[in-house]
Amino acid sequence: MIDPKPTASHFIDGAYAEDDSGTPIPVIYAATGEEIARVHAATPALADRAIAAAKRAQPEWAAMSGTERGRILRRAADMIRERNRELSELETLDTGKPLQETLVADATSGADALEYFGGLAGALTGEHIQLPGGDFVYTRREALGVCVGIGAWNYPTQIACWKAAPALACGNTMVFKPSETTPLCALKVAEILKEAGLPDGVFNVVNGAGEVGAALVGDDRVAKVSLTGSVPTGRKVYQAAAAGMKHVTMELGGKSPMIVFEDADIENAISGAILGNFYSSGQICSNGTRVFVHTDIKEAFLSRLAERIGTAVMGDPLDEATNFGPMVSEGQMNIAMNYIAKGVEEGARLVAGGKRADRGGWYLEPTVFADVTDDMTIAREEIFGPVMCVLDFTDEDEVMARANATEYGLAAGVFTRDLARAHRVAAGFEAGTCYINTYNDAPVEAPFGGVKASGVGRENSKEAINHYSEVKSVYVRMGDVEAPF
Ligand SMILES: NC(=O)C1=CN([C@@H]2O[C@H](COP(=O)(O)OP(=O)(O)OC[C@H]3O[C@@H](n4cnc5c(N)ncnc54)[C@H](O)[C@@H]3O)[C@@H](O)[C@H]2O)C=CC1
Repeated sequence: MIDPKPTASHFIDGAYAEDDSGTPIPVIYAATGEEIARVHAATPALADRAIAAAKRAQPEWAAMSGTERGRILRRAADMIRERNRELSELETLDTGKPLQETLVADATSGADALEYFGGLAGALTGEHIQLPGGDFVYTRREALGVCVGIGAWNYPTQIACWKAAPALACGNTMVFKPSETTPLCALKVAEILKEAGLPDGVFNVVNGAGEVGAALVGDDRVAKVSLTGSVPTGRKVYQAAAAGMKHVTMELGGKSPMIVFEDADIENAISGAILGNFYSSGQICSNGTRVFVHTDIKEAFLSRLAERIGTAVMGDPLDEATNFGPMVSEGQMNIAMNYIAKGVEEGARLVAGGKRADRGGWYLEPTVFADVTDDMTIAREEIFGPVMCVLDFTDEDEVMARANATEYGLAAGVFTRDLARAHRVAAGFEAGTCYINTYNDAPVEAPFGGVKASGVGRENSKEAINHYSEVKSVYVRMGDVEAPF
């Protein structure tokens, strides 16, 4: 079993770094409420050192060939896969998510990103554009410089890799700040990248809360900020980045719709609803938390859903038989419990769960509300916990209008056997990431991100390259230059 205590609180310029005058940050294991490790927030001097290291290392890193950069990223991907068990245990201790999940969805997803962008790094090229008279333009795809990555607490290993891999593949360097709730995993990513041959200063991790993030975002040496977090934090960070005219990627929250038509395969639709509401105890930004079910199949859907929820195995996250773990923190559990109370108060029908589990740690039962209406608080606000809202509908046009009537636009899903309807509905969704007859798959090859208040830019896929590089265009004249005088 891995010892969760990190060597030190930060990883700067190729080595662990510590200054215990920074504010202490206890790491609480969500399954028991016990403190399992402690780090200190970065002091301004440490944050400055991290940016200085990233700034110094960047030109040399960008000057390497893409193939050489990619080789290091791919080596790190292999090392992560070899150490998957140990990294998954750490992810479980950091977040409380069951080992059954972390073994397949966290370090492995990070390794996928490093492998994919490592493979792309050598293939990044500009264009040649022929013009009349033999003149031509060529473009160079150039790195942005120092990038800041800021993470949420639900996927600490994956978020660090999803941001670092495309950034580094393009020749940028990065200072990454994990969420203060889960400070451990990104340090391991930095350690492995170093062992894989990454030059010092190319990937740095500084821990701390919002003020450390704000200091990084406000620094003049930083060219780009990529945030995974809530919409209110996104607004603040976007605004601060705008002051310095910095590039941004914003991966924010959602209240995504999932529509189940009367011709859907009900068993698959229920699986999608379970994945989209209860995986990671509901703490996933793209969750389909507004499940619109056609009235013809509503009662069948609800009774089979309740039956399947009854087979969930809530328990010790380190026991691989457990498939439903605690919430990340007491605070997050209380937020979700307040929403459950609001749901009851506003007249929704509780059909499963609704209570804190009778055991230590921050466990909340998988909860389903039926007869939810669009105006209820639980149907409008992101809960970020294991709370599913089931809403009724009868007509496609009506349900599409209701599905899109939200400030969010991260994800959306549809279950139907009617092909034409499936594609029509996907085209009509105001969301960046859509699913047909499935929910929440996030392969590295596919763009991921939101529209409206859910975000700006895309992570993963070739799209991410455009968000971590800039195109320079170079005009070449082959003849004389004509001037008016
Ligand atoms: N779209 C996506 O890809 C994902 C979005 N999320 C969203 O994240 C939220 C949950 O995560 P939390 O950690 O509670 O979000 P949060 O918004 O509270 O914090 C996110 C990160 O921003 C940092 N931060 C806070 N204030 C800052 C400031 N003024 N300047 C710079 N950095 C600052 C925090 O320290 C943390 O590292 C949910 O709303 C969820 O929807 C979570 C996972 C994925």
